[in-house]
Amino acid sequence: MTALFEGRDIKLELGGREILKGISLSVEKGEVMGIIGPNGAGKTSLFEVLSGRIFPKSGQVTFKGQDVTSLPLFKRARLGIGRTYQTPLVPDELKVGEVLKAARQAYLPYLTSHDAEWGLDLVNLHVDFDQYARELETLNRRKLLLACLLMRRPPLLLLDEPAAGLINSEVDELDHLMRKLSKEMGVSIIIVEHRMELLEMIADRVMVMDAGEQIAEGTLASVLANPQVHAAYFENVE
Ligand SMILES: Nc1ncnc2c1ncn2[C@@H]1O[C@H](COP(=O)(O)OP(=O)(O)OP(=O)(O)O)[C@@H](O)[C@H]1O
Repeated sequence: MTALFEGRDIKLELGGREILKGISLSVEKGEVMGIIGPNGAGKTSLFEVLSGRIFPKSGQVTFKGQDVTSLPLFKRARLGIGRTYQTPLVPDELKVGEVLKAARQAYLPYLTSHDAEWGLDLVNLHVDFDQYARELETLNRRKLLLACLLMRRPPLLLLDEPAAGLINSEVDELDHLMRKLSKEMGVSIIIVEHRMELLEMIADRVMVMDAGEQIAEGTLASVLANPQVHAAYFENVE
């Protein structure tokens, strides 16, 4: 079976340093893959390459069998690769309704307000459209940005630390949403996340990175029991 999304032997250099040293990964439809690793392991850099914000020195990225390695972020987004960032930045001067409208009209085909309502219902966000987006709490800002992505029904989501800055009850809500997206709607998810309790609930597989390398892959329990993984975390604790 061909994977929905695949990265093969990705190598990246930044500022003369090898940041990614040959990373390979793939996800099937509806699968959730977690990526963990100590600070500086290269997780975000990998997302930059997978989403098309930066291009690798070598390696290949394919989506639905198409080579997308040289496509920039906006073209990959249009193909259905949605990405979120560690910090949920929303446009400062726009109200919630204006953010949704901008997302609906970001590119053709323009979506209807029903699509936006559908996205908001999915993420369970019910706020005043006349409120400035910057005034929303962290979870609601994340939800708004997710709704903007989800209204386009992307088959793949790349989520960079979606639980950062959330309290436990909010993480539970995120867990519920991720499971609905993957298991009921067949959305594939690659998620970088430090909150193990979230990965434990949602990740089918976890890949561990350390210093630009892939050091383990398997269930969360199996990788956490791996001495090399333990050493990577332990050696990085200050
Ligand atoms: N533009 C850049 N130029 C040079 N080095 C960079 C650049 N961006 C990131 N790096 C380096 O690449 C390495 C990997 O960083 P990256 O942010 O991808 O790690 P990470 O695993 O996401 O870390 P964290 O968990 O702290 O977010 C780090 O050593 C970082 O200093």
